[in-house]
Amino acid sequence: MRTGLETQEDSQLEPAAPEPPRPGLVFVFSGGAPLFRPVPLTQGRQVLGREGAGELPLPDERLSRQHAEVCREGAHWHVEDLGSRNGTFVDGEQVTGRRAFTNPRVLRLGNTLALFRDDVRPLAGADVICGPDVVRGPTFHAVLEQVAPAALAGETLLITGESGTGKELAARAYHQSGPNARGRFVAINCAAVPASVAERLLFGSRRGAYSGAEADAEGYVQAADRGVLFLDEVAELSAEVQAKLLRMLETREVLALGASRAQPVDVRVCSATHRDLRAAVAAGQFRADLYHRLAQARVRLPPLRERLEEVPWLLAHALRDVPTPALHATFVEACLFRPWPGNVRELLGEARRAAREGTASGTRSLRAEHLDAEAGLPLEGPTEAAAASPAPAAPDRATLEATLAAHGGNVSAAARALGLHRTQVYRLMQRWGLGTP
Ligand SMILES: Nc1ncnc2c1ncn2[C@@H]1O[C@H](COP(=O)(O)OP(=O)(O)OP(=O)(O)O)[C@@H](O)[C@H]1O
Repeated sequence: MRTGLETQEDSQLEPAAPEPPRPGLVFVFSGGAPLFRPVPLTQGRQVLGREGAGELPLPDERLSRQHAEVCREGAHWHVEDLGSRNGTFVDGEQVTGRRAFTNPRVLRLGNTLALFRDDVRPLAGADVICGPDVVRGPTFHAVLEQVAPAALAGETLLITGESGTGKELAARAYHQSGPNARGRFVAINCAAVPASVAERLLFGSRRGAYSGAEADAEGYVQAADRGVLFLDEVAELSAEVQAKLLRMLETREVLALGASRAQPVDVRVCSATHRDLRAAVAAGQFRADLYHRLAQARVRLPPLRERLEEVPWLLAHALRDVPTPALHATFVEACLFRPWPGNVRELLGEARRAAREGTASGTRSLRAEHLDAEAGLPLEGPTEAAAASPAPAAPDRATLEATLAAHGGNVSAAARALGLHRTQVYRLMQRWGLGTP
């Protein structure tokens, strides 16, 4: 509340009103190659074509000079095809004339793709950097930017994220950027180590410590001395090993099985899990004191579906050393639509498979129909609701073509008529190469 005592200086100190979000598009693919170009809409609109998107030309000869116009009015996006030669598509559906959309995801113009974004300001100045082994998109880069200071400060690091998001790559970056970079990087998958032998594998053993122990054996911890110990799937450690690991972290000493004296070690520890480790602590499955020791710094690697701008770059990265047909926008677009529960690992594997098969069959351009119908989709069985009602039989190709034609190519309407979900229809269209120019 303002008071009569307010001075001019007081009002000058008032915080500036927050800048409103800037809706825009992020161009991610053009003319057969990945691209990263955030383009804010100017005064709410933008004409897109060969000559420009964000004041720079787009390298795609399938674009018309003035191809489409995109504008934002309130919560709605409006997309208008400006009489283009090769068509304008929103989420795989062709737009003729002008149409409004509530939550569109992907815009395809010719052989060019862009993602709709409510606010492109966070992407200003960001870029994608392709190293020999790693693609660093804006999100992955931001994560690595948090990893380096933690490593330098000598903090332990806990990396969380779904399987295949690049947690091991982040752990290797922790090793590379810390003071123990010259030492070894010793990775252990805690889920793969049987509980009965975990203790001796981790901490080593002395001759005679157990029947068959004929010589002293070094454990992973000793092997990582002056280096980094990476505990993958750390949530799976047994209670006994958790206790011993905690002791090692607190004393900086390791006591091998059967040894009477502990040895000093200089080990930096980085851990990873796809599980919610705090929830595991709350459920009494993981020691709280160990959690705090392991998680002095924490980073989360978002799933691939939350960093779609990296998808075209990862595809190009996967295909860079193999003979491969040219990448067509419809293939990349189909990848952008899928949730990829196996994240980067699954995407790279599927891209290589599609390229191999495409090359073997003499395909010149890798298109949506070359993506496996099941790739990138959840593996779970049907939900209870779906199981309760019998699923409608999949139509054959002729029926689908006829239904699409009867509904003027409108996928949603065709899906309703066939009693299917829109995504099922897209999948069938991709399988049979329907609806792609
Ligand atoms: N940004 C990236 N650039 C290039 N390759 C990547 C990238 N992220 C992940 N990969 C590749 O994907 C695969 C999975 O990555 P990684 O093993 O680091 O994931 P993870 O999260 O540790 O998986 P998991 O939890 O299943 O062990 C690896 O082959 C890795 O090289």
